[in-house]
Amino acid sequence: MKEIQKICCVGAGYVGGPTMAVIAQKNPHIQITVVDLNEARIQAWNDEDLSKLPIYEPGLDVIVGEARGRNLFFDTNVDKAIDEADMIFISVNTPTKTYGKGKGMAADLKYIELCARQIARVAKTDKIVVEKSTLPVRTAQAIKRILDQTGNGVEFQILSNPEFLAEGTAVQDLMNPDRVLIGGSETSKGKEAIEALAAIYGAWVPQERILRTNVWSSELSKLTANAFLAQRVSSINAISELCEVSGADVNEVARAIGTDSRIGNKFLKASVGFGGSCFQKDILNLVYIAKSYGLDEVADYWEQVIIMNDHQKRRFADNIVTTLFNTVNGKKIAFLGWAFKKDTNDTRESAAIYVANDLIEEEAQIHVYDPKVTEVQMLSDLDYLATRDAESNAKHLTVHADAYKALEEAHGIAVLTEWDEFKTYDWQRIYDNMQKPAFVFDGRNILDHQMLEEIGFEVYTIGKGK
Ligand SMILES: NC(=O)C1=CN([C@@H]2O[C@H](COP(=O)(O)OP(=O)(O)OC[C@H]3O[C@@H](n4cnc5c(N)ncnc54)[C@H](O)[C@@H]3O)[C@@H](O)[C@H]2O)C=CC1
Ligand SMILES: O=C(O)[C@H]1O[C@H](OP(=O)(O)OP(=O)(O)OC[C@H]2O[C@@H](n3ccc(=O)[nH]c3=O)[C@H](O)[C@@H]2O)[C@H](O)[C@@H](O)[C@@H]1O
Repeated sequence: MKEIQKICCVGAGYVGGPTMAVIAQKNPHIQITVVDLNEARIQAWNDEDLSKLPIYEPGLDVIVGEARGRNLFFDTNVDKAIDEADMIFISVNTPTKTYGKGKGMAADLKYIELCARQIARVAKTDKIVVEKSTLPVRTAQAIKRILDQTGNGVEFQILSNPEFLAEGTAVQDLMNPDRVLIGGSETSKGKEAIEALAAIYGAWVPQERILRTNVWSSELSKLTANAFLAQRVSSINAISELCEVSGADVNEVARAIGTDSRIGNKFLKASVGFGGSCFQKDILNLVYIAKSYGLDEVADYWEQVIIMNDHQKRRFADNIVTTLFNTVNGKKIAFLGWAFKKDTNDTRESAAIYVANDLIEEEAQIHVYDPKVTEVQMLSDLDYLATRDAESNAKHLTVHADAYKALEEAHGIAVLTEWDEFKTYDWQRIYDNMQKPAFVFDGRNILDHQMLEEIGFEVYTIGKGK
């Protein structure tokens, strides 16, 4: 088996950056170049000040600091890195299509195709091409056709190696993965390619956790894993609404069912709704694939996970309006958190965006504090929804660098992200400086509700009736 000496990773995003940093740290003998068209992003990856890396992940700065310049490089010269590499990871974005056939459902594979065509054009020696991006089942076939039919006669092996890291815990997940999945062709060359990739992970992952499958199983397993995880969140969120009307407490229900080892206790935290770049996108993609095979019942089944999630976000905003005496017009609603989960600066599909949008429709003034998300990002998230023009969004959204300033004089506080620091605030001081009655809507169930009620707050919790 040929030993891999040089790797190129196309796409320096949330997956490409951290994944390659860990592979580089664990395989100092392999030279890894992460390339991207986005010059600003590459510049940030190369910033001497490690606090300026383009994505925030606990522990990532240390790993990048160790490997960068030794065997880890970030560059904009895509052709050169492809040309020199034995193995090329495709880690570009695969968003939901916003136009044409499959609009709003199918994965947009234009970046993948561009990448494949570029590899075909540049490659002068045999390459192993690894799908790291999350892709519809059977995409490898399309990639292979492009590579074989537009290439320079060199041989390509296509592997599927989906990534299961979660943001906020990316480094931990990469260091100690539950499993690494490698799908490849069952030919002898295919098996050789699988083993070449397995050897790279083998530098730190025990062999029994490296699963080998055929390409289609690997591609479909990634969509399925995200669908199952999201389904658990929607399931507990559906029960949370029932708890609110029936007097049950969703935390107690989650604990009671989670201790059943067949159910397990993870991903049972009721919330204002799941966000993130992938759950919705991947389920929509699964729904689209099922529909395109004529499997309407399968498609409807999975689509319900999204319908429930949209409902959960909407009813959180509705509850704020109803509780604040049926109007939030001109009122200050303070948001704690904007990121889709704690310990990340990523806001893609964050519930906060949708809740803010609904409240702005009701003419509320939204004041936000998030420890990692910038004002530019928040405004661009709202503008992306295209509900109103940018000027109106800016008029309704004020971003604060100091949480206490965001909360001052507020009519209501909504917790949208579960950042740990929110629990440590001086809630008496916050109460003293708020409008009365002082309402808290805890969309993450993280605050000490008893303490808040003793202070005088009126607390609304997901999954616990009044
Ligand atoms: N964000 C996450 O936590 C996870 C994401 N995934 C999947 O990984 C893939 C990548 O996701 P992210 O890293 O979050 O996306 P991202 O948007 O953060 O990064 C993708 C990068 O690819 C670059 N790019 C696009 N086309 C290019 C081209 N032709 N040449 C060079 N660079 C190009 C973009 O400029 C961008 O910087 C997606 O398929 C996603 O579903 C999988 C597991 C976890
Ligand atoms: O393909 C991907 O992009 C990744 O998607 C998720 O990771 P991520 O979206 O980063 O974060 P999660 O921890 O899964 O959280 C997703 C959303 O669900 C919410 N959530 C999660 C768990 C829970 O119990 N309740 C809940 O509301 C989170 O707050 C967040 O908004 C998966 O967990 C990863 O395995 C996968 O690789």
